[in-house]
Amino acid sequence: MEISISQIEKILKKENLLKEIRIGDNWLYQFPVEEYETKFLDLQSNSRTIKRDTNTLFFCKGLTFKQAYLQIAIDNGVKYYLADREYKIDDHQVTGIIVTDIKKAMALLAAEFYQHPEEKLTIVGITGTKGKTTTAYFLKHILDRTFHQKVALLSTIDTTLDGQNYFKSHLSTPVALDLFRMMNEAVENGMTHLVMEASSQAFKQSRVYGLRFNVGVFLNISPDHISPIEHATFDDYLFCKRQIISQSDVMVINQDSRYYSFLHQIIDEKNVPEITYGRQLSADYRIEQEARFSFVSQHLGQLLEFHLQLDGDFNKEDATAAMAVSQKLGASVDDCIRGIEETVVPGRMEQFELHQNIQIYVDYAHNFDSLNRLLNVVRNQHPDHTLWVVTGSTGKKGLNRRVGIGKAIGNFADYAVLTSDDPDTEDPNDIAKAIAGAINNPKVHVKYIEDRKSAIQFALQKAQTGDAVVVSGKGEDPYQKINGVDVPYDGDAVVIKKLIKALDNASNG
Ligand SMILES: CC(=O)N[C@H]1[C@@H](OP(=O)(O)OP(=O)(O)OC[C@H]2O[C@@H](n3ccc(=O)[nH]c3=O)[C@H](O)[C@@H]2O)O[C@H](CO)[C@@H](O)[C@@H]1O[C@H](C)C(=O)N[C@@H](C)C(=O)N[C@H](CCC(=O)O)C(=O)O
Ligand SMILES: Nc1ncnc2c1ncn2[C@@H]1O[C@H](COP(=O)(O)OP(=O)(O)OP(=O)(O)O)[C@@H](O)[C@H]1O
Repeated sequence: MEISISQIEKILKKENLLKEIRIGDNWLYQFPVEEYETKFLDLQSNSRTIKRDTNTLFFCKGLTFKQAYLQIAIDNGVKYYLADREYKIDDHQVTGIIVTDIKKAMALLAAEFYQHPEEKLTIVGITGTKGKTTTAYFLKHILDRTFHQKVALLSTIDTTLDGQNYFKSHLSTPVALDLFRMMNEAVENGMTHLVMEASSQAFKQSRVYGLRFNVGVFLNISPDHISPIEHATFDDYLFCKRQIISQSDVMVINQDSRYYSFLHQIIDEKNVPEITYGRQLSADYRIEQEARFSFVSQHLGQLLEFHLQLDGDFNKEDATAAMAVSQKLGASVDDCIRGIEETVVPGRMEQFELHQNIQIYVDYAHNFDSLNRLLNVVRNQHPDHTLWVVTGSTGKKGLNRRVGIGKAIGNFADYAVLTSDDPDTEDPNDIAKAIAGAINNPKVHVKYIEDRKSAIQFALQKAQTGDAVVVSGKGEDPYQKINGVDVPYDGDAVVIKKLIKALDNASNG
């Protein structure tokens, strides 16, 4: 892979991103002609991963970027850097390409460098506050059947670029340099389709700038991701999410979502074909006849029965979104039925049983909407028994989640064991106090146990026959983020399996 200076100049000028080219104190608006054919064989934004003998274009990106990183890059042989700020560089052998928006420039240049892998893949982009990963998993299962296992996946949990081997993801949507590199790898591996989550940050940070989605999916929106490092306001959050509309050839959208009529106006104005789903009579894919593990979907007068392993009415919405996308891409009804039936998602609605009649639910719900819906489902299944919730909330981000989690607990739970969930630099006890303060139901018992494993153990030991224990918020995360470091943690499901074994052994004698 490579990109030449003339290609870079052309793209930046076309997009009106180029401010100036700086060599020492000299300002230029075009590169010296003799440099046009200079080619970069690597794009890097991390001074720690520069390959010394490879001609590299170095991106000085991000609020936390320091001039010292650029100096390290230069010491390692970098001769050209791209930035949206001025850096004082004495070395006249080093050229600065100064742009108005580095993140947009990164996305456009990465696409060119990797020879536009996005044009060689059919791409489904999924946005929504909740259900992105679940929908992506349903889609992967269905489309794998239709397109002979040639489906790459970029999800919050896992990434696969060859359709079979998975590795852990760092972000829901990778930064542009990684995203286009991964797409290229998927193409080289023979993949024909890519299912990817498109987080609000992906749009805000221009990680997907210029990318077209063959199908865009808008699942839902509820207040979340408001913090100094995410979105300053809900308005900004919605604005970022709705960018998916102008980047999609077709939109699949939940007609029951908040702001649907607003979003519909934009879809309409932009002339994007729309496919709706939901529980309303007018939805193109209508969910009806819902039972715990099955539902009927009505589409164009055809009634189809679906069975699924995932409990919860919200998962029926995600399955229906996946079916609507899959049919648009050519999947058969049979592929949809079988793909949905076989899908399980790590850390989402996983269920375990203790002493035969204490039901334990592990789920990733960690804001008001998702926890409220989850607890509603569990409460309905255990109307006369104690509902235990073991949960916490993240430090530094999603700050409004604390009040939302407290409200949801107040609506449905009997006993809350508040604990740690990625406290980062905050005191988990302070986070727990904020949650407890929002539980506006005096009948709810509240206990704080900082260590998550001990908190789960407490609930399992205290629960009685018929009770339900919901362990929520971390899903299968194998770490706790503490002071910026991911400290290894077994994961809720593993902790629970070990505790069940120990408690069963103890009760058997
Ligand atoms: C690492 C980090 O914390 N980055 C945050 C930061 O990004 P930024 O671009 O301004 O700065 P940066 O990423 O720190 O970049 C620093 C640069 O210095 C470079 N560096 C660093 C050290 C060094 O020695 N040498 C060096 O060159 C790094 O390689 C990097 O290129 O500031 C941004 C604006 O505030 C944040 O969005 C971004 O959050 C990170 C990426 C993050 O994890 N964000 C989360 C919230 C996120 O994106 N989550 C979504 C899911 C949530 C959703 O649904 O919206 C996701 O897609 O995963
Ligand atoms: N359609 C939905 N509506 C509301 N809640 C949902 C929906 N689908 C899933 N959930 C809940 O949200 C939790 C997270 O689901 P999932 O991981 O699929 O969402 P996500 O959008 O990828 O989340 P995140 O942005 O937090 O990574 C689930 O464990 C479940 O409790």
